[in-house]
Amino acid sequence: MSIVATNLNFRYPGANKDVLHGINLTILPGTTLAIVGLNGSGKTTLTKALMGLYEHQGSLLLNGRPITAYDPATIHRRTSCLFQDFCRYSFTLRENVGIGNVDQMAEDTALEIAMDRGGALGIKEKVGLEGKLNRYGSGGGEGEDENTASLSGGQWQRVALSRSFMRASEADLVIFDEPSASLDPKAEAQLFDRIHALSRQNGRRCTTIYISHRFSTGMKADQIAVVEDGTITECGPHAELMAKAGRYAELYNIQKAGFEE
Ligand SMILES: Nc1ncnc2c1ncn2[C@@H]1O[C@H](COP(=O)(O)OP(=O)(O)OP(=O)(O)O)[C@@H](O)[C@H]1O
Repeated sequence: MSIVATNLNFRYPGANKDVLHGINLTILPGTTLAIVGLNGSGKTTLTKALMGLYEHQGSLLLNGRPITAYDPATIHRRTSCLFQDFCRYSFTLRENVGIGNVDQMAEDTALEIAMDRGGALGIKEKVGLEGKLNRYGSGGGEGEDENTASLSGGQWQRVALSRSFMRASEADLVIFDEPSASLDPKAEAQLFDRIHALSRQNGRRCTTIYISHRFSTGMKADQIAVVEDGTITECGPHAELMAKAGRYAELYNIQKAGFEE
């Protein structure tokens, strides 16, 4: 899917100023875009605007057509997303993952492929596809029976990632908002290899957008957009942005220095 935003603005209802302003961005089909920036700069809002969740001002074209010309159900069907506040359902592992693509919920192979990509196969081995998950954590919760498995934050993230990968196999646009926040370093590296592979697999033209605070992962994206105070101040591949010695290079070097200390 191609995405072209021209002078895109967005304001949350009731707010007294635009949270996104003057957004100009071109994402080619089959490429990856990493979004970086400080807390509260507008990264999540930008990804939600790009997938048509918000009524914006300015032009937003998906595959050359205004997003408003599409039936929202069509965009929903062709998009897979994982946001930071993903749901933890007090359902079985099959249901928690399969809900990403209900048509394939009964297909064990499809579930296993998604769980392999999302890093949840170990959880499947422990609790089984029909094992019930406890959204209240180890303390249990009102109305919960005792035979439910309690997962750690990172394990829940793996379940949610697997849910996204269930859908990603058919999507033209895949969005991940801080997908590795609770993952250990090994799982994080594996995840980003899979995310980068999404756009390139089987000759598909799937477009992948992800938000990451980790510059070592974002640098592998085809383009990196730096969001500051609601607008994109720099955009391009890692080498180009480093050569520019601007804001991206500054943030990258701050993070790198933190590792070298
Ligand atoms: N539903 C909302 N209603 C009103 N304002 C909001 C809403 N969601 C976010 N905002 C505001 O919009 C601004 C951008 O928020 P957003 O979540 O897009 O930033 P972010 O860059 O993704 O932040 P973080 O890195 O902390 O996740 C913030 O000032 C935030 O307070």
